[in-house]
Amino acid sequence: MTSIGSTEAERIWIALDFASEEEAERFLQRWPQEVRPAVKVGMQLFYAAGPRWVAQLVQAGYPVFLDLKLHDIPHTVARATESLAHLGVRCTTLHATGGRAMMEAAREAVDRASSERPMALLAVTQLTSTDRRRMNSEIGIPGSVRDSVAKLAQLAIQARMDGVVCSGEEAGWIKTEVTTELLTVVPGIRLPGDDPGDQRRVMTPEAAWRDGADQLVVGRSITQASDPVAVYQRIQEQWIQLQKEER
Ligand SMILES: O=C(O)c1cc(=O)[nH]c(=O)n1[C@@H]1O[C@H](COP(=O)(O)O)[C@@H](O)[C@H]1O
Repeated sequence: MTSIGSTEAERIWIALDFASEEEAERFLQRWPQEVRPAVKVGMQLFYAAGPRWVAQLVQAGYPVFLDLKLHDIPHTVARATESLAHLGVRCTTLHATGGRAMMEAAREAVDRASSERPMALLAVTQLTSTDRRRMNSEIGIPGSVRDSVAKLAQLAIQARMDGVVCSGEEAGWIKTEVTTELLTVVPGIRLPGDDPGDQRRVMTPEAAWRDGADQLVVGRSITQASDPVAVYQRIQEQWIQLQKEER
């Protein structure tokens, strides 16, 4: 398996949910030149800017999380993973609901690529935009969101995934009740007073860390702020403060 989260920067992934590479680059230029925050490139930007631009971002020294949420037959996911493995990104995502064989196929593809720093695989459990009502009545999965997340996390362990993406409501619980083996990566992060928008299972950065999240994904709370760097630094400072409290 792969170890990610080895640098402090990777405690906070900024979701670069922008329409073009120009917009993303303009945003990143707001940071001091020597600073390379950890960034997440999702579908919107990847489809617009393409893999070469992602590789350039890696070359420029940014830790990159490529979030493409793969979900297809095992063969297709294995081939897609192969294509991504050489980009130098730290991690990518696939939907755990794609099943064990699909995740194992991705695992084997990463193992075969045998790069110096293998790309970590994160299994997305239940999206943070999903709540119990939606999960039960629209998607047809019975029980609580936690039950479903636990089941998918167990599947992720069996398929040798490096971590899971879940909400702050499940991160700590996974550690105590399911496994300590999986890295927990938590989106659905909002600062107090922020609009949740389409997110349903939301938490503040501080609460998510206190509850056991290893890494956070923060999009609009940073990207839509009038001073994104200040918001990012404030979240970083909260992490540093929590570390001091724990010592
Ligand atoms: O895999 C993800 O990153 C992800 C999983 C999930 O369950 N929920 C979720 O919001 N995300 C991503 O995290 C980011 C959240 O963005 P904001 O809601 O703007 O902070 C987006 O890029 C989503 O695609």
